[in-house]
Amino acid sequence: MLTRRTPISVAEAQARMQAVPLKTATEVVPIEEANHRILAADVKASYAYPHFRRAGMDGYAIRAADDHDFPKAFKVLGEIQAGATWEQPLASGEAVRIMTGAYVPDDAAKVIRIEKTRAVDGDPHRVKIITGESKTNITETGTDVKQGETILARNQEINPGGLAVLRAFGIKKVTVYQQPRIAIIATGTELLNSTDPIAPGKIYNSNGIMLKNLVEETGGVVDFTTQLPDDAATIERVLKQQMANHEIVITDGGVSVGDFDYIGDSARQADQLLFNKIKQRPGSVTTAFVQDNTLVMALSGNPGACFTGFYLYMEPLIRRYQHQKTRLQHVRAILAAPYNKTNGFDRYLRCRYEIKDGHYLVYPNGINRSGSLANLQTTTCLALIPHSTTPMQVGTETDAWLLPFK
Ligand SMILES: Nc1nc2c(c(=O)[nH]1)N[C@H]1C(S)=C(S)[C@@H](COP(=O)(O)OP(=O)(O)OC[C@H]3O[C@@H](n4cnc5c(N)ncnc54)[C@H](O)[C@@H]3O)O[C@H]1N2
Ligand code: MOO
Repeated sequence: MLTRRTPISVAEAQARMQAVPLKTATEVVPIEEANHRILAADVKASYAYPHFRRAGMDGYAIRAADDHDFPKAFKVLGEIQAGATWEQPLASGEAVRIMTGAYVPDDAAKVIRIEKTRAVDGDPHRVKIITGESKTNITETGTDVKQGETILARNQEINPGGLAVLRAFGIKKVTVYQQPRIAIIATGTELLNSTDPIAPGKIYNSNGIMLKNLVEETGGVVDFTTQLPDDAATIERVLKQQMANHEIVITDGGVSVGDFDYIGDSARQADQLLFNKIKQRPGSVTTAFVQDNTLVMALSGNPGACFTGFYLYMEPLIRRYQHQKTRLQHVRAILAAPYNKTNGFDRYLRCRYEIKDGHYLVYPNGINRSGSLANLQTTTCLALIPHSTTPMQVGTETDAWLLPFK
């Protein structure tokens, strides 16, 4: 349907997205499933770490009072393996053979490394310590973490190192933010199923697999995907169904002014139309609306615009849902190769970047049309070409956003 649209700036569109209230909730998950989840509560140490005095070297544990006038011989009381404990008192002139990681006897003050000892006449019950040690080779209780300390602070993403910390303290479950569940609906009668043979006029739903994986890498859960022909009734029915079950629905295609652009119609009828025209290329038709507490992000069908639109509007929203900032890194960068096209709208150019002499250099990456997709794999940043009637000169400084997952 052809109606007038009021274009707004990218900053304004992002601000309107940012102002959408999100109902974030928490859930408890086993730590085996917690990698990459965002902690919603501080995790405290229920005991110190290490929680016993631990040998840092293989050798012989001795008392402080015996730690002088080497070489001298000691009686060996026995052996402590890692995992065992030791109750027997250690008297002067006595030593205990001890392994790295093992429990140190309470009255031992030092572990003399095995390299500094010799056997005495092949007698397993005696050892001669040749020289002393400056270090104790004992890790005292709580050296790493004191009891009650915060071991992992809330609002951070758990990673494999963090899982090691949790396991070390015997923690079985953690409270994390719920991930937003997102439905993705691609529209277009031209869309084939992945198993169909390629056919004239038809294309595969390349945006679908890209969006699904972008959402997942950003921390969302995609629990519904479909592709629909340009049939107003079908699109409306499926969109309504999915809106009833989701806080966020992403659509792509059908937001322009063509005869079959039905998503645009839904947007116009919504409670709250956030925007349906942005002063940007690619993806000027990118649309967002809220209805019954569901946000619908209608991205353009053009692959370049779909990709860019995801990063500019969806990525920050999915991150915010879990109390995280965007992972796009804003930098000042220098246009390092020509881009001669001019535009009435700001262009978010798909580029590759490198760092040279402390500067970010951005290189336009192949064909930058809205409908082109060959550069999507190798694009590592978006660089701003401000709207102008003259091309931006090579060497000009501009804003750029480094993309995550690249
Ligand atoms: N008369 C006008 N025509 C168009 C205008 C305009 O202002 N006046 N705007 C153009 C611009 S700019 C864009 S961007 C596109 C936006 O179109 P839509 O977002 O509505 O998308 P479609 O028309 O459905 O498709 C555009 C293009 O993308 C292909 N496509 C669609 N879905 C997929 C998919 N899932 N995977 C891969 N490719 C997809 C589709 O086949 C088209 O080639 O409108 C311009 N037109
Ligand atoms: O708005 Mo469209 O700029 O070609 O993607």
